Amino acid sequence: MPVEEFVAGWISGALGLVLGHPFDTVKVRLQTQSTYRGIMDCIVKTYRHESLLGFFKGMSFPLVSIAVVNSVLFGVYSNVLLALTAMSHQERRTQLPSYTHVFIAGCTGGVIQTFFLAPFDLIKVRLQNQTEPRVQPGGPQPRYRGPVHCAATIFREEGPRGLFRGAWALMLRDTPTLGLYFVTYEGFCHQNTPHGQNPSSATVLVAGGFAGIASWVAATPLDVIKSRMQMDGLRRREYQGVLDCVVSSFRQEGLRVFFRGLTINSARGFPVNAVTFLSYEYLLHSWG
Ligand SMILES: C[N+](C)(C)CCCC[C@H](N)C(=O)O
Repeated sequence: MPVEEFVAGWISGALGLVLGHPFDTVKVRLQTQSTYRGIMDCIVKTYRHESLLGFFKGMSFPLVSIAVVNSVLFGVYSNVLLALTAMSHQERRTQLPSYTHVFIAGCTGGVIQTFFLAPFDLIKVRLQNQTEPRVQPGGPQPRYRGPVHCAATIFREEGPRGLFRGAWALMLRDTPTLGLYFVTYEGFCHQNTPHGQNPSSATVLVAGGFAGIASWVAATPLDVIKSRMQMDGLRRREYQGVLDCVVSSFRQEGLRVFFRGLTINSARGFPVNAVTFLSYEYLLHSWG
């Protein structure tokens, strides 16, 4: 099982995360809090109340975890595709495997990465939703003092299963959309690269960006549900499950609730995934 795909996925995931975390913080707040009138209102209030650091809340943990998650995602994707097509990463650069195989490999990576992502994503969302300004001595303490304290508090208050709150919604969100993610990437690279050649850096950048946008547009409705399920249980349990959350959200806020954060997901999805795929391809090419 080639290891370099896992390492390249690790490094490229971390680079993409740092670039995209401020976008992600604004998105999570728009999805789970009704105090903001829109993207700009959220950005201005966050900056005024919490300074620039407010946009990077909850990032330290995902910096480690998303690298692991991305490593698992790209490693599983690449190795499932190798098993399905008997083509190495380098061979696939010049000879496109079938879209069905790419989709299956992407969905498989999506299912498996969920088990690693679920606890980390939960902690990230819980920390991102703490809107207190930086703690002043003697001032009000936020509920969670950091990622480890957040994990320990959730474990203590909600039990070990509490760390996987929202995991079903996360799996339903990521499995098909990561299949779409890799199909978009491989297809765009293949369509825009002369036969038998490696895609150029510009092609990889644009293909990665479009893959990020396509997958996030398709994922946003369940992304809203996932974030709400993760925030549920903080006070009293409001939802009995994913379907109850979908029906309840629709009844209370109408169809538009499922597109909260779509703009910011798309704006974030292009640069984050352009950088992720470019660094991934560069690393594999340089180790080739
Ligand atoms: C499957 N879903 C659309 C949720 C994510 C796909 C892109 C994942 C990437 N690491 C990012 O953070 O953008």
